[in-house]
Amino acid sequence: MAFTISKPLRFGDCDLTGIAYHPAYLSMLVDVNEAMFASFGVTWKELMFERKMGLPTVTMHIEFKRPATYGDVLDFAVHVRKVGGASLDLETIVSVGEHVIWTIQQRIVATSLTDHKSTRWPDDVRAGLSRYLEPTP
Ligand SMILES: CC(C)(COP(=O)(O)OP(=O)(O)OC[C@H]1O[C@@H](n2cnc3c(N)ncnc32)[C@H](O)[C@@H]1OP(=O)(O)O)[C@@H](O)C(=O)NCCC(=O)NCCSC(=O)c1cc(O)c2ccccc2c1O
Repeated sequence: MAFTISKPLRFGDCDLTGIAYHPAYLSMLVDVNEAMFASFGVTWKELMFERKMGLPTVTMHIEFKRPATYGDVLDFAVHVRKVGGASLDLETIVSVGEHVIWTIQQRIVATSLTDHKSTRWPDDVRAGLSRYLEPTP
């Protein structure tokens, strides 16, 4: 099962012609990633400020397939493809209605904010992520 959430494309997310501006997409993606963790009861605020963990992205592969415009509602479907020792592979498919607008394959790595090295996913986070685990078909 994918984690799903919808977000409207606002005026400030678009260029002067009303077409989505791609850095705004990445900013929305961060909000979506944060919401996915919150959905299983682990907030980024807790991870960062109490457990002293970072969640940097190390790789991204993005494809933009169709333009989206001001006022469109973007439907995000986040598929957890793999939970490694410290890595997390996500594939997110973003649609407007029946049309796929953009897709991203992303790797996040859990790190310690003490030494900025990788650290294993805690068991509760691993269990939460596994709710959305769908290995690549
Ligand atoms: C992230 C690093 C510290 C990893 O280096 P390290 O040497 O500690 O990693 P390991 O060799 O132990 O590997 C662990 C694990 O990760 C996989 N991996 C590591 N690097 C890569 C890579 N380049 N490509 C693919 N995979 C990689 C490796 O295969 C292992 O997988 P396992 O499955 O075996 O676990 C170091 O690479 C680093 O510091 N990179 C820079 C990251 C960065 O600057 N990103 C961009 C901006 S930061 C950012 O986006 C961000 C940071 C935060 O702290 C956030 C915190 C909270 C929310 C959001 C944040 C955020 O968006």
